[in-house]
Amino acid sequence: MYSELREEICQANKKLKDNGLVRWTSGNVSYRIPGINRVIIKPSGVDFDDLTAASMVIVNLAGEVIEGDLKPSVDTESHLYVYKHMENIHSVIHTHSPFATSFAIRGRDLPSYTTTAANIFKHRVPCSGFASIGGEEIGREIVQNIGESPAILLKNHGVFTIGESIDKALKAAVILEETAEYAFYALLQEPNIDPLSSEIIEQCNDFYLTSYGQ
Ligand SMILES: O=C(CO)[C@@H](O)[C@H](O)COP(=O)(O)O
Repeated sequence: MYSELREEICQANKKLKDNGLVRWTSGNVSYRIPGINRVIIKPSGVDFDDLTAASMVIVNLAGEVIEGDLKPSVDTESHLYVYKHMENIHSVIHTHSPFATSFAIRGRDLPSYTTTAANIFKHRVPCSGFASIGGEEIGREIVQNIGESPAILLKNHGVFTIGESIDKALKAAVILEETAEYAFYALLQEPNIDPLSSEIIEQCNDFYLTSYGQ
């Protein structure tokens, strides 16, 4: 069942690698099917090049495998925690993108220094506390700390993004890495840079939400 959606989630997972956001088998994409409590997620520890629509795993919100021969991602319970606590969210993405993860290691929020960051993340990308892998602890950190940003840095680990659609969660993951790269180089040149003012951030975000794109 859901062969088209399985293909879509499979391709979204491959895009993590195509965009340089993950290496080896790190990271994952999931999607909650609208109207029913079923989530499609990457299988655990499978090379991105070997992922197929058929290898995607479908689970219910209790984490039971409904369809699929492989074990779901180790982060499944945390993805499910997000879906159970954020009704409008239909996609959760995890990456270890390098520049963003370097800020996650530092353990502090990443303020918005560029107009693009303000468009997507508003004031900052928050950083969570440390969370263990394998249960819902990461999910709890996401829900408690993500605020109005679609992305969060997970302390000493990597990145999670969320969205009403896969495209929105993916875009947040790609733009976060771009933002972190530029901030990294700017902070090397000058460690004391003021982030954008609240006024400019609000202007950028309003303009982006009302006028950008088709
Ligand atoms: O960092 C972690 C664990 O949270 C993951 O990104 C794994 O590296 C990928 O796990 P699978 O999704 O393949 O189980």
